[in-house]
Amino acid sequence: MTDSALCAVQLTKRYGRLTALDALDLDVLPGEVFGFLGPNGAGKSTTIRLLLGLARPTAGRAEVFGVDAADVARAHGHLAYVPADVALWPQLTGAEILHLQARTGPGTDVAYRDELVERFALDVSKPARTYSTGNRQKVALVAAFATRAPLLVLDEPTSGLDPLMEHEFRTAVRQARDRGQTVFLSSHQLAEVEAVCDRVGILRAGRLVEVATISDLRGLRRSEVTISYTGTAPDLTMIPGVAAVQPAGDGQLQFTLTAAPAPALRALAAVDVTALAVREPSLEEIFLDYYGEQASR
Ligand SMILES: Nc1ncnc2c1ncn2[C@@H]1O[C@H](COP(=O)(O)OP(=O)(O)OP(=O)(O)O)[C@@H](O)[C@H]1O
Repeated sequence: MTDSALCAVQLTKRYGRLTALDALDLDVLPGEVFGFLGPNGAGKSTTIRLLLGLARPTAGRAEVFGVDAADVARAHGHLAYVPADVALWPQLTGAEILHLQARTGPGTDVAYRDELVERFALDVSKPARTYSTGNRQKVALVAAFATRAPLLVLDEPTSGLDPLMEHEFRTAVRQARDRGQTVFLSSHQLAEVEAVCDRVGILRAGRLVEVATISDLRGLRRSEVTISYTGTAPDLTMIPGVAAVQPAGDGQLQFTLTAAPAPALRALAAVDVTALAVREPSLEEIFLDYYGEQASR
């Protein structure tokens, strides 16, 4: 257990009759970027609060680099944390807050912090009470990324960032990994997780449905095709890579393409196709469909 950056054993949290987290077993290895993905209310923030010793588990336990999460003073010496709702001292400026956090946290690379302030286009001269949600998030991210803490725990850190800043965020995560830091990133954006993570855990209704590598994830890609035709319907049975063929109204057919399209196109060439639409479902849809089915078996 002490080899893990983060470790949960049968970690459980109940709020009255609601089981927010159900017997989570999880190991995050030192140096990996681990994505923690799940829809709203799945239990991501609850898990993070338990891993950080900020909430008490109903059952099970959690460790940070071998230190019991309940021993907050020691465990937090190993990590920097960006909460989902960043609260800052309202009267202090961004610069003052960053200065204060550098003095109290587990060590800060000041030159890198100043570089991040530039890259995130953060005006640190203003008091925090004037900051938007995104700017508060930026202050917390800059403070966390600039530490040399071996573990960064980021709870939906990009929900208030625009696409340009999202790009900077991804670069900063890669730089953290290159320095050997471990990143635990909670998100409901599969594209973000896909872009920066090595492995992903999927949480659904408090249960860890699966832990997969990003290449496993990419193997689940598929396309949804809808065609319109006149005359005879094309026969798509037994065509390699074609699944879930179903009529979609008058003179329309829908199917799923899970492999190269050539065999399907040859079959379609035999009839009078008047329109063809291809939709790429989001990876999130695919992933949750797939693992949802697995989980209910
Ligand atoms: N203090 C609390 N008291 C009662 N129920 C709670 C409490 N905190 C969380 N819950 C419930 O536990 C479940 C998991 O919530 P949690 O905030 O962990 O989900 P999440 O995956 O982080 O969601 P989101 O993406 O919306 O932040 C939800 O049903 C939530 O309503």
